[in-house]
Amino acid sequence: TRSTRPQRLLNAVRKHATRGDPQSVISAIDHFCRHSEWAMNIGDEKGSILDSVVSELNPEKVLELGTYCGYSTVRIARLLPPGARLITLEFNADYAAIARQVIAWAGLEDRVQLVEGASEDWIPRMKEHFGIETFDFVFLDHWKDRYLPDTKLMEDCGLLRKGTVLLADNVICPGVPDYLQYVRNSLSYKSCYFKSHLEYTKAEDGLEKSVFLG
Ligand SMILES: O=C(NCCCCc1cc2ccncc2s1)c1cc(-c2ccc(F)cc2)cc(O)c1O
Ligand SMILES: [Mg+2]
Repeated sequence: TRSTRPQRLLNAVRKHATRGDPQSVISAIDHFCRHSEWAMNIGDEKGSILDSVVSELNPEKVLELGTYCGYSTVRIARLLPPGARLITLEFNADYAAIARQVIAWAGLEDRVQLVEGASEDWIPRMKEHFGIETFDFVFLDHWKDRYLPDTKLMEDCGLLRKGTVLLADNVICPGVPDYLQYVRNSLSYKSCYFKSHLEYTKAEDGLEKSVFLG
């Protein structure tokens, strides 16, 4: 049977990246997506914005919604101190299988926990199942119509604290209008927009950074 795009992306990582070197994994995926096949990773331009937000925050407890092939997982985990934890949720079992291998190739499996399943099922179980009190940083990059309901669910489950930072991908393309309206008008958030481009293209996209005020 024909290989899938995630499998071809993993092959490119194995061929061009050095085991245990996260930066080489990031570069190999960006090269593959620019020169071989577009894929929905956050990419290098928006990825640099993600890096600066994570580096400034130095989070201990991180939640990523939407793993895909693990590109942003590697970008975030490589900046975390060894004691920090990143829980990443992926709905698609095939993507999850590839992501596990990409994360392992980068040598970051010790600080990443990849969980297969739907955000709406797992968010209510974070506390009892993972012993998580609250998250310091949440990266939203999953179904665009789940950003808002899952943000409200995280609030209701007490997973956000004063100062928790939410960073949302694709707020322009594909777009998350209901989520944007909420975080920009709610008195519980301080929100700002980082203008950028859709990964590997000239189309406009951007990231919305929203600080929960409690
Ligand atoms: O759909 C996107 N990303 C979500 C994939 C959904 C995977 C899920 C993970 C998960 C975990 C837990 N619960 C439920 C879910 S559902 C996405 C799409 C584009 C795009 C942009 C222009 C295009 F022309 C075509 C695609 C760009 C992007 O950066 C994206 O992130
Ligand atoms: Mg995205």
